[in-house]
Amino acid sequence: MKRARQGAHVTYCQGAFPQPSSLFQTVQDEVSWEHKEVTVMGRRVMQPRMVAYMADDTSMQYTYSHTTLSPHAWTPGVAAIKETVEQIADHKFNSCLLNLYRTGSDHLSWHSDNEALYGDEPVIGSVSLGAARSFMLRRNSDHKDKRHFLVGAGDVLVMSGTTQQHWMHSVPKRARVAEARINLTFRNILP
Ligand SMILES: O=C(O)CCC(=O)C(=O)O
Ligand SMILES: [Fe+2]
Repeated sequence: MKRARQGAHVTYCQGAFPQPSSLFQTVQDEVSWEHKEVTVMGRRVMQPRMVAYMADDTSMQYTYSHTTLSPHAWTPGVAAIKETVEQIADHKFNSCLLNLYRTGSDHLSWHSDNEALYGDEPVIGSVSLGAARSFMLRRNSDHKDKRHFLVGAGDVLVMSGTTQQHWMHSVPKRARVAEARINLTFRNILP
């Protein structure tokens, strides 16, 4: 039986993938990346990164910031990564949001993945490939309370428990980073 754990949990597994540069190449090449328009404070703007979405159920669209992503079937490389992340997280996933940060100017603003379709305490398994970038967490009730992870190629970060309820996360701009980074966040959509 699984031990019941209360609170917000982040597990950081460095170097979980031993061949991250070939995985980066595989995922970059096999995924159909999209550059989407989103609504930010009432304005339509281009998202500062490229995205893709995969899921077991390809009929289920994913909508956020008034943008709809149609799910693609699992590509071989992403399917293999999913199996490893499921073992690390001890959790099954049926969908994945992928982000391609082309350079350090691409970024992701503060948010939490608290959509109802993932349930109250989602387990989210996040894989980093390519350039190392900062992954920041900040407590909702005290924005000065922050955690920083330098997520590099082959690292896995698992967020669980009440992390999405009490914390936000972001990937800030890094002017000096010239290389691309790929992130895959595996999630489980509840039936
Ligand atoms: O790129 C990352 O490390 C985070 C991605 C993320 O938070 C998301 O897609 O919701
Ligand atoms: Fe997120």
